[in-house]
Amino acid sequence: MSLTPTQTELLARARADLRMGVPVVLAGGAGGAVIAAAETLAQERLEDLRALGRPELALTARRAATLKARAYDGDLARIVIPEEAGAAWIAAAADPADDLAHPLMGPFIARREGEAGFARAAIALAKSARLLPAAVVVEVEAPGELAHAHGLTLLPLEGSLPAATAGLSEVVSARVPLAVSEAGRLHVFRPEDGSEEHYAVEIGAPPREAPVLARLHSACFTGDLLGSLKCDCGPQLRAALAQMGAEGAGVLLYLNQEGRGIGLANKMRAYSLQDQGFDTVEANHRLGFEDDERDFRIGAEILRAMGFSRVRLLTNNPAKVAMLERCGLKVVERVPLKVGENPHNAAYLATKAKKSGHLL
Ligand SMILES: Nc1nc2c(ncn2[C@@H]2O[C@H](COP(=O)(O)OP(=O)(O)OP(=O)(O)O)[C@@H](O)[C@H]2O)c(=O)[nH]1
Ligand SMILES: [Zn+2]
Repeated sequence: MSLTPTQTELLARARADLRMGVPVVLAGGAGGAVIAAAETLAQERLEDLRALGRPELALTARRAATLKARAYDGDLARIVIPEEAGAAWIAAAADPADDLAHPLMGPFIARREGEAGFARAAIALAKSARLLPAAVVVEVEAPGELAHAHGLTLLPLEGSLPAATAGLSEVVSARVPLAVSEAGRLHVFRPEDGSEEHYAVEIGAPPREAPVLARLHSACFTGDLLGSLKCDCGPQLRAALAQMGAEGAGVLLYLNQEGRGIGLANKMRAYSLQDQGFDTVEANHRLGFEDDERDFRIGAEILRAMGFSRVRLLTNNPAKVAMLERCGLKVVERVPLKVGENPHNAAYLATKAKKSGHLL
């Protein structure tokens, strides 16, 4: 045991820094880079970054496509920040909220030369901090000295960032009698990397050696708690629990991957874009995200930790079945979960069927 933080712990610190608008120093190869999230960057900090070198704006290829910028690095584009551009210019390039109101922003010049590794890591960090996937990146020669001089988090780049699924461990479980079954128990799982906790609701005492009726439910604050009519999450949550109650056994994982893994603030940005006429998939792309940013390995890991290896999975999403199988769990049956369609979410459900392969 060492007092020095591990890379996983430094990652958690870096995420918190970026959310507050504090830059983070990356070190790798012969040099390094100072990065800051586009969404939280203040004007004074941008000026400090300019004093260090030539800042560029890292955007995903998805966002670059909307801005008609070339993504020379494949999955991302490194945009030249004009000298006169301030923090507001950077925020507008990252955030599509005003794209339609100001369609003439740009042209955006993308860099072709140089290394994209720091930009790629910066975007991955911004995503894992549930911020817009855009970051300002300045290459520097002596990252260690710089981080020390300013008290910034120094993150060594080792392999891909952020680390593949952080180990989860169960913190506690307790009995919670539920309306659907008095034999309810809530388990809390905590990832090692300081990210959100996830929950498992166990109904009855499902035998570990038999296939268990299971649901991997992704958090939806608006649908689950507020009764939003824009999606079908609330009715799906309640129907899954009701079926487990009726059968006397089951396990519902409540995965805190709000908005298909982009976080509530970004999901609300997506909702605003949907009010401008874009569908659920197009809205994610305009924000710079993929259609689905969830990591379902977390669900597989929790099921395994609870002793389950075979499931009857409540879902309409074949990708979830495929992913669980890839993670070594046997899906013996897909149990459809068709509830909650209403006039507000009919188009949303149709888009999921057409573009994301959901079964109607
Ligand atoms: N980004 C984004 N997320 C959304 C939107 N509407 C709902 N969500 C989120 O989507 C997640 C639920 O995913 P769904 O695509 O409805 O369903 P699924 O989990 O893939 O499949 P099922 O197992 O059949 O429910 C929840 O995390 C919701 O918060 C939206 O318009 N944009
Ligand atoms: Zn929902």
